[in-house]
Amino acid sequence: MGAVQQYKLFIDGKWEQADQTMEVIDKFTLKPFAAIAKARRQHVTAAVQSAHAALKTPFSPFERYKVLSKVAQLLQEHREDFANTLVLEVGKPIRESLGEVDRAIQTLIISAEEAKRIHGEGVPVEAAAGSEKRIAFTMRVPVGVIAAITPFNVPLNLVCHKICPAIAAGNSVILKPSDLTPIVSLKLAELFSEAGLPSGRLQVVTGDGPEIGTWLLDNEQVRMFSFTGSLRVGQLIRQKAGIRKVALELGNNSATIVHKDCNMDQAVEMVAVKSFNNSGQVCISVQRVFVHEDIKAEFARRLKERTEQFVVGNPHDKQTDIGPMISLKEAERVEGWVQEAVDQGASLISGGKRDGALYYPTILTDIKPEMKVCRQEVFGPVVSIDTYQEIDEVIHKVNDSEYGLQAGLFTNDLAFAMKAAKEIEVGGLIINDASAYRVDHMPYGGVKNSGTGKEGPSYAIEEMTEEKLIVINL
Ligand SMILES: NC(=O)C1=CN([C@@H]2O[C@H](COP(=O)(O)OP(=O)(O)OC[C@H]3O[C@@H](n4cnc5c(N)ncnc54)[C@H](O)[C@@H]3O)[C@@H](O)[C@H]2O)C=CC1
Ligand SMILES: O=C(O)[C@H](O)CS(=O)(=O)O
Repeated sequence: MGAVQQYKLFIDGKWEQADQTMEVIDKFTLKPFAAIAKARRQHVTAAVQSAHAALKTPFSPFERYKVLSKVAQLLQEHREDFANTLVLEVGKPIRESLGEVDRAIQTLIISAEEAKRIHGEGVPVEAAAGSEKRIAFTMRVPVGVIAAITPFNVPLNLVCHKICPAIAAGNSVILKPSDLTPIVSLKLAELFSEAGLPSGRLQVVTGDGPEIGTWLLDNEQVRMFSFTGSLRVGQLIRQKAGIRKVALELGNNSATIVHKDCNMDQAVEMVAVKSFNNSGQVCISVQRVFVHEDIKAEFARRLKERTEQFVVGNPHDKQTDIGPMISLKEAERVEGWVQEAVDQGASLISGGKRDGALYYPTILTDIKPEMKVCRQEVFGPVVSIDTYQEIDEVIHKVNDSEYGLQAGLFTNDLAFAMKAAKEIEVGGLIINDASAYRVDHMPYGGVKNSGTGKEGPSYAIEEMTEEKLIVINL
């Protein structure tokens, strides 16, 4: 086994050790490959103070643009190293890991560009009687200190979706990455430092999630929480943040409809790939497929055939499509949910097999909506197939969920597509693709228990700035 590399906290532009550490596990070998510092309350307090103090030093939009552009260039130069780190800490196959690095570069570039476009608007106050001699306009000003709390599954690009718009908008950020996958965040902080980001504009505090979360929530100098993760933690942050700003990207049990008039080749390919990539640990991953009764048998047969072509195994191997889940415990949880569904009458038509933390891509039919694999978020490589006859019926089935992030619909019927656009309760409906479509400049965020607020740099900048009105009495 290679040496276990030690990582420190990044506070006020410097690397700081803590008296305790936590191991980071290689998700394929299940052996430690790195250790991170476990922050204490005083580290978090120092990080917030440094972030707050940094706001007093001017940092112009053009300077922010230059720093973010430089980090994009540095990340391009370190592309392989970052991808290999993702393979180790997430267990994400190398091809997909390279794809995540490429998307993170885009998120940096888009945020850099957006830094130059932040603007207010004219407000025609002179149109009101008695205000004829006044003019007014708005400005967008930074919120201040933002806490960014991120999940394990896409630890580079989802971190970029928080810290890049925050910096572009002139804020200071305290990043608390997932303790399961913190290393790319620490490496990214090195790149920001090399690119000349002023001290205090970015801090990375690693350690215990609930502890650091509590210390950040207790500190009133933190003016906004931007969180991606589970509904449980999102609700807790919402409750404790009080009147401070909160943006929440939470879970989903994403639906995709396959209508009888669709392009079957396209539907099979997209559903197969987008149910199982990153071992289904993507919150827009296809989980519930609704197939028109007339084509169900053919769709299920072809989805099974395509799914069984995926190579499951070592994420370092270029041939691998599906690597391990984030932990043995999570793979065992998914195994238990599938077994419970089968015990309750579901039919297993593919997969259902576990080998350590590897869980094979699994397809269930004959499901009931109350089964955990349908009702709750699986966050694993499991898809269930249900059927429908009528359009109203399937819209009702899709909406029968506490979540509403994104959904997919395969159809060539424009009237159905437009009805679905109006009636399906989601933040995004993807027509002629599965639910798991995201490019990094689009607005991304959910309704219902999938959260509040939008990501995508220009949308996140809206969330991360306040609109201030200026009125001049001439
Ligand atoms: N809507 C979206 O864009 C996405 C949503 N997710 C959701 O995230 C979940 C999986 O990710 P996990 O990392 O397991 O989620 P999680 O909610 O367990 O953890 C997310 C982050 O919150 C931290 N945390 C844990 N307890 C905390 C507390 N009491 N206070 C403050 N922070 C705390 C964790 O350390 C981690 O950094 C799934 O439910 C998934 O749907 C994941 C990716 C994207
Ligand atoms: O929701 C997620 O898990 C991610 O945002 C999806 S993506 O950005 O990796 O496409």
